[in-house]
Order: sequence, then structure tokens, then C-alpha cells
Amino acid sequence: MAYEKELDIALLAVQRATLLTKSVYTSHSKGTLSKSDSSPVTIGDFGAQALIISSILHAFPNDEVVGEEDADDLRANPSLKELVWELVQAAKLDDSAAEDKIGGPIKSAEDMLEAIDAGRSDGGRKGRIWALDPIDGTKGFLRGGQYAVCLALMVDGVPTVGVIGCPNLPVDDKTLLDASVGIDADDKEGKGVLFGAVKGEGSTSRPLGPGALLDGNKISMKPLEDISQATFCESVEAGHSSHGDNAAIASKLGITKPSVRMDSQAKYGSIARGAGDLYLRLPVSKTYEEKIWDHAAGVVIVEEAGGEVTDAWGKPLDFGIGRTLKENKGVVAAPKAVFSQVIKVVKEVLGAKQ
Ligand SMILES: Nc1ncnc2c1ncn2[C@@H]1O[C@H](COP(=O)(O)O)[C@@H](OP(=O)(O)O)[C@H]1O
Ligand SMILES: [Mg+2]
Repeated sequence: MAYEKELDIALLAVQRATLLTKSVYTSHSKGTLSKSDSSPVTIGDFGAQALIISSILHAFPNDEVVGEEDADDLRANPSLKELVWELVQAAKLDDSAAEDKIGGPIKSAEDMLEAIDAGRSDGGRKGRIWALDPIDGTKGFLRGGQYAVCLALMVDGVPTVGVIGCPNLPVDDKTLLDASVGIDADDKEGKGVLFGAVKGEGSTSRPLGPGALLDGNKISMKPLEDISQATFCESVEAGHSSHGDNAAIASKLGITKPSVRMDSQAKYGSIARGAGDLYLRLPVSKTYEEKIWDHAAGVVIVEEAGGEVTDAWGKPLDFGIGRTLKENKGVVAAPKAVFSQVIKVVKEVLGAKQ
């Protein structure tokens, strides 16, 4: 299989980092730093970024990484650095052979800072570049809802390997989405899933617990005979995706089921396994540029499960121009068979606002 080693390393790295984020949630009052409200950051973001980048660079020392965070805050604040360092040292996989595959523990606090800062790549069209969101859906993480640890390898600007760890999604691929999935993460029974995909090789899911390298279950989008029966997902945050436009699109498609709101790329994973059908992310701000780490992994997983993903105007997402998708506005993901039907209506709704 192509990119087998990349997928294995990404699965283990994301698994280990997701365990760290769970420990932050339960034992550190969620670890929030008082940064801006629109883009909160937690100690879990730094710890997860350090672990994942050190895993990637251990296995593939010549690759680049575009990571959401940098270590400036930790360098400026020694007690914060110490807190993250304790977390990072405590995060271990049960399986020592698996731990060795991703380079074992990080050796020192300075190495941890360097790993975090190795995520400063500007991205680009050439070569192997990983896109990393250590905690995607930070607001979901803080409210006890959905969040995800997301990692993708882009080859010459094309997302090629994608892995998403979703500690609060049901393990079972057959559990259909309902409105509670975005908010009810208190009951951790039967939750935690790790999605993976390689371009041309299909998408899989497996429990987030031990055994990340098991083959996984093949997942695919649900065949939708009648678009009016679709379940569509959108952000919880109305500032990230226009709930009004999304509702207008759903109504024009004849959809009567209420949307399922959840944070993070758990939306991509959920539609890829057929738990829901569509993901609508209609832009709110005219100037906001979507970040590559918020989409790269989800795009491979949905495409390989039989879906199509473009921006809201039907333009292919261009991951090769830097850290953002600056040539695109919004995101629409749907099963291939109904994609043109959906995008036509999205364009009508957007066009009416011009
Ligand atoms: N105005 C905006 N429009 C669209 N996305 C935004 C936004 N402001 C922040 N975001 C991004 O939305 C992501 C969460 O997406 P969702 O709403 O699907 O959960 C955030 O990721 P982080 O939580 O990693 O910061 C952030 O990068
Ligand atoms: Mg994000």
C-alpha cells in the first residue's frame, strides 16, 4: 500500500496526542490560557503539537510541518512551559514497540519547544508538508463537546494522507448523528474513534484505544437516494459558518431535519462514515481565510469515502499556496452522486447575496 509508513506514524502520533488532550480535559480545568476569545488555546494544544511533530520528524526528518501553534508563549512563561513539559512526559502509548516507532518520549523541555516551533513552515506547492491542528474545535473541547486532533500529509500541495482523532464521537460507525452528538461528551462510554485515509486507498476507522495499527474498518459515505432525507452538519459557532445561509440551502434542497451542530473536523469524519451526509461551511466574514490545518485531513478522509469537497463556489480547495486557503471561500462536502445538486443550490444562495 502506498504511504503505509506515513499512515502508521500518523495514526500512532495522533493517538498519543489525543490521549494527552484527554488528560488535560480531566485534570487541568481544561488548561485554557487567557488568549483571545475567538481563538482560544489550551496547554493541550502545545503538548499535542510537540508530540506529533516530534513523531513525524523522527520518522521523516526531511519533511516540513505547518502547525497551528508556536512556542513563543511557553518560552516567555517558564511555569507554563513546565506544565506542558509534565503533560508531554506523561503521555505514553501502552505498547512500547509502537512508542518506539514514533521515536519514544521527547528527551528534554528544550527539545519539546523546538518540536513545537518546527511547525512554522510556510507551506507551499512543492514537496512533503504536513498540516497539523493539535486541537481542532477548541471551543468544543472547552464545552465538553466534539473536538479533534488532525494531521495530514500534503504531497506537492495535495492532501494525500489524513488522520483525525475524535475522542468524543461514538466508536460505532453505524451510530447515526443526532443533535446531542455535539454537546453530550460526558458519557465517555463507547466513545473515541480514529479515522485514517490514504489517497487512492480508501478510508478507515478504528477505536481510539490500543491497537491504532489494526487494519480498521472500511468506511464510506451513505448512498443518498433522496437529497431531502439528508442530515447536514455545520459548526456550532455561528461566527465560523453562516447558520442562516446553511438553513436556506437545506430548505431549498427540501431538507426538513434540523442541522447537526458540532465543532471540529469530527464533521468530516462523521459524514465519511455515513453517520450524516453533508457538511456546509458558508462563509460569514468576507476577509477570513480558512486555515489548511482545519481541512486537509478531513478532505482526504471524505474523498476516499466517496465524497467530493470544494469551496462554496465549487472551486477546488488549493492547499498549495501557504498556511491558508486564501483563494477559496467556505467549504462544501457531499457524496459524489449528489454533489452537483448541492453546489448548484449553494451557489444560488450565495449569488442572491452578492
Ligand atoms: N471567522 C471564522 N470563519 C471560519 N472559521 C474560523 C473563523 N474563526 C476561526 N475559525 C476556525 O474554525 C475552526 C473550528 O471550526 P469549527 O467551527 O468547524 O469547529 C477553528 O479551529 P481551532 O478550534 O483549532 O482554533 C478556527 O481555526
Ligand atoms: Mg482548527
